[in-house]
Amino acid sequence: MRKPIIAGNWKMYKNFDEAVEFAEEVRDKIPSADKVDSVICAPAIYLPTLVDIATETDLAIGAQNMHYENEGAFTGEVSPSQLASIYVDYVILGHSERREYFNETDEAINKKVGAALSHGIVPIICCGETLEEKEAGKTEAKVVYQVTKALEGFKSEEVKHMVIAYEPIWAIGTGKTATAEDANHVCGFIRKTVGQLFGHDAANEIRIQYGGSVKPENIEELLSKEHIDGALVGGASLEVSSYLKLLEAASQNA
Ligand SMILES: O=C[C@H](O)COP(=O)(O)O
Repeated sequence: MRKPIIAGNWKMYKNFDEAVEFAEEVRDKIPSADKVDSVICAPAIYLPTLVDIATETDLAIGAQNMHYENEGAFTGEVSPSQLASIYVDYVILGHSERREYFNETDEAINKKVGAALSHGIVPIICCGETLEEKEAGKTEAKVVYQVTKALEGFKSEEVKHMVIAYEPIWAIGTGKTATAEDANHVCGFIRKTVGQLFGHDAANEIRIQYGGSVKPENIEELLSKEHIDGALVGGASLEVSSYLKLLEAASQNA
C-alpha cells in the first residue's frame, strides 16, 4: 500500500507574512505522517522560516526548483546543497511552467533528479501533455518520453523513493480537471513504464500524483483510483481550509 502524498505548490504567490501565517495555522492540524505525506512547496526565500515553523510537526517543506550544481557562478539560482543545508525535504522538478517559461530541458531535469537524490531530497518529477498533444492522441508518448529521460541512469532502488506528478498542462489553473478515469489511465501507464524500465518493485512503490485543478470537491474521486497516490496542488493549496481538506481526504483514503 502506497502512502498518499499531497503537495501544495504555492508558485509565486503569498508575501512573507501570509506564508508565515499559513504555516503557523496549519502546522498543528496536519494529519499524521503515518497516513499521508503533507508538503508545502514554497518560494525559495521563505524556505528557512517555513522549515523552522514545521519542525517537529507532520508538515514537510519543499522547494519549487533548484540547480543541479552544488555551487558556482549561476546568478539567481539555488543549489541542492543549499536546500539540504536548511533541511528541505522535497523539490518539484520539471514543472511545465519551468519547462515553458525557463527553457528547462529533459537533460537538465535528469541532472537535477540525481542532485536531489544525492542530497537526500525527494524529487517530485512533473510530466504532462499540452492540449494539442492530447487532441493528437500523443499523451502516452509524451509522458513516457519525459519520464524515461528524467529517470535515465538511476537504479531501481533509487526510483522507488521518487514521486512523479502527472499534470496535463491544459488542466493547470484552468478549472478543467482530467476525469478520474483518464488521470488514472495515464498514471497507470506511467507506472507500467517505470515497471518496464526498473522492474516490478520500483513500479509498485513509486508514488504517482495527479495535478491540475485538484480541489476538495474532486480529491476523493481521484484518490479512489488505483494508480493515483496523491496530488500536486496549485490554487487549492493557497487557502488553509482547502489545503487541510485535501490532507484530510487523503488521510482517510490511506
Ligand atoms: O503544481 C501544481 C499544478 O500546476 C496545478 O495547479 P492548479 O491546482 O492551480 O491547477
